[in-house]
Amino acid sequence: MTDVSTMVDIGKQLNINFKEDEIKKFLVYKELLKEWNQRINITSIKNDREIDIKHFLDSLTLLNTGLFDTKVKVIDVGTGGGFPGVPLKIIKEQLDMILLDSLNKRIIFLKEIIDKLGLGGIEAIHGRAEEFGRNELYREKFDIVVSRAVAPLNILSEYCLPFVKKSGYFIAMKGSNIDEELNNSLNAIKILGGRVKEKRFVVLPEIDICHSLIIIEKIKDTSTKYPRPAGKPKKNPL
Ligand SMILES: C[S@@+](CC[C@H](N)C(=O)[O-])C[C@H]1O[C@@H](n2cnc3c(N)ncnc32)[C@H](O)[C@@H]1O
Repeated sequence: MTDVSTMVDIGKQLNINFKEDEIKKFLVYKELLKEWNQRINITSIKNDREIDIKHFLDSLTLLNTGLFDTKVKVIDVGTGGGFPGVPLKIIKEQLDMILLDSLNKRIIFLKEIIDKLGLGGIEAIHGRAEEFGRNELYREKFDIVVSRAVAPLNILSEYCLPFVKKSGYFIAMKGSNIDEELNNSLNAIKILGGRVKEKRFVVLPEIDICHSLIIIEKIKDTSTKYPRPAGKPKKNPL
């Protein structure tokens, strides 16, 4: 299916004017996503318009933060089928992007996507956030960490904040009903060296889905106690 009107129309409302080659990349991505999804479980969203809106355009709502306009180093933790990392990379070629997921089948899919879309400066790696967050090649090496639909914010903060450099940002993509989850996470965020900078609401035009972006600034190094070993953050959240 090659109807690009959803991407173009809603894109404009989000201040994104897609170039022709970017639209082509999204079409190839969508076809491969649907094809692979018949063999391995990548996403429950299978309809073209929904993929456009709930995966591609939703990922791109991050662009309005203005934090992705320069050559920053980004890691997408629990990227799954590549969201939000791959759409960001399609539009912002200068980003230095790592896609991390604990399910190897999804990483194999993402390697194919990177290859077929001809993307450079992006790597898909297999592993758990708790392990990579302790690895000195990754720990406190990123300007920005992004994550969508992976875990409640207190657990997610332990997965993500150890990757962020001091003065960098962790952006959690969350639903609209976030107040209680955010309040329950403030202590974890503080322990891990973060401070909530902004809670921003984002409306996806036409379908009126409302999301929030929780932007957390890293103000102190994370104690070497964190992240705790794999499974611990989820079993015993901060
Ligand atoms: C519900 S999916 C969301 C995928 C994608 N971010 C999206 O929004 O469509 C959650 C993903 O996080 C990954 N994941 C969960 N816990 C993880 C961990 N501790 N480290 C790395 N990946 C993890 C899962 O394998 C899964 O692919």
